[in-house]
Amino acid sequence: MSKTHSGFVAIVGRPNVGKSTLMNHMIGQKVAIMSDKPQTTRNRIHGVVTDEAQGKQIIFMDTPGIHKPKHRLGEHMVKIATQTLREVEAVLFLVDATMPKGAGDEYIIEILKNVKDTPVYLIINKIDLIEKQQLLEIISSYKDAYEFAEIVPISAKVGENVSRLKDLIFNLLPEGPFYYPPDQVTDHPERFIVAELIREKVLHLTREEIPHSVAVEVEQMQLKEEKNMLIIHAAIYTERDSQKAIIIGKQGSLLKKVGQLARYDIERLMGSKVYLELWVKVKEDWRNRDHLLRNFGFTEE
Ligand SMILES: Nc1nc2c(ncn2[C@@H]2O[C@H](COP(=O)(O)OP(=O)(O)OP(=O)(O)O)[C@@H](O)[C@H]2O)c(=O)[nH]1
Repeated sequence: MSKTHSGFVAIVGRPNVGKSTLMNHMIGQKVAIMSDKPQTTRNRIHGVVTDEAQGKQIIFMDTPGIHKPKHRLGEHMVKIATQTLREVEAVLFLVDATMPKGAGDEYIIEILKNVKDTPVYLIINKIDLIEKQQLLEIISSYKDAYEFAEIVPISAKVGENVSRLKDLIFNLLPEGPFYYPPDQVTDHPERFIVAELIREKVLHLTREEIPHSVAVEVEQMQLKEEKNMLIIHAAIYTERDSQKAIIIGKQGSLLKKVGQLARYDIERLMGSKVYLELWVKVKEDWRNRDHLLRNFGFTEE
């Protein structure tokens, strides 16, 4: 049998540039969580892309949106991101073609300068939204800022150039084993994915009213095999009573909607019926408390 090739690849970029969309397009299944709000992807989610015929496997690290640390959660995210970049075969630095290079991008470029031996690909995303002339302008604004291995314009949403990018990464991979079975797309605990799906619904349905500080903890997840029914109890944590009231909604209407939408997604993901109970709880200022961060799985023990 011919030898297999494999390796880890990190995706970095400002919040909302389309990291999750790109990863999901490559994997072909909803794994990372997409939202219009920044910073929904807090933990490192491994997405696995395998081409058995070619004997290639990429393991994607979906790093959180790097940004200047303002509080403990921010510092933690930056630490995870920097660690990740040192461990990988390549870094995909995603930027948004519709936005001029900003302080956030320059901050990431500064971080990338500390990761010398890893090739960095500049991926200009959302080209479906711009004219060719704008693309040339955005390329010239980046090309001298860093020695990129290559600059690749794509549209993660419509899939333009995504397979070219995939081939480019395949060709970088060193010889190595398949770390995951070919049909596996993520090694993340199911509880985490379920919690993120619920969080995504809360963010979508509340729009600007609820900050991304909302957290979800799955307290219980149990399969009743005789009914092929998954019983899930989850708590939604907010920082204030006023936020709790918004999430519950008039006579519980918003929370009910969150539950319905989340249940639909979880059922598709797990392939079983789901019974979902949701609570909303208030934990003041949880973002600055270490032990709470650990509880929510944001730091390594
Ligand atoms: N038109 C267009 N929209 C895109 C494209 N890629 C992503 N988007 C949209 O941009 C928004 C943000 O995309 P995400 O994939 O959630 O961004 P992200 O970088 O993972 O965001 P964080 O998890 O917050 O860091 C979503 O509304 C996507 O639908 C693209 O190629 N074209």
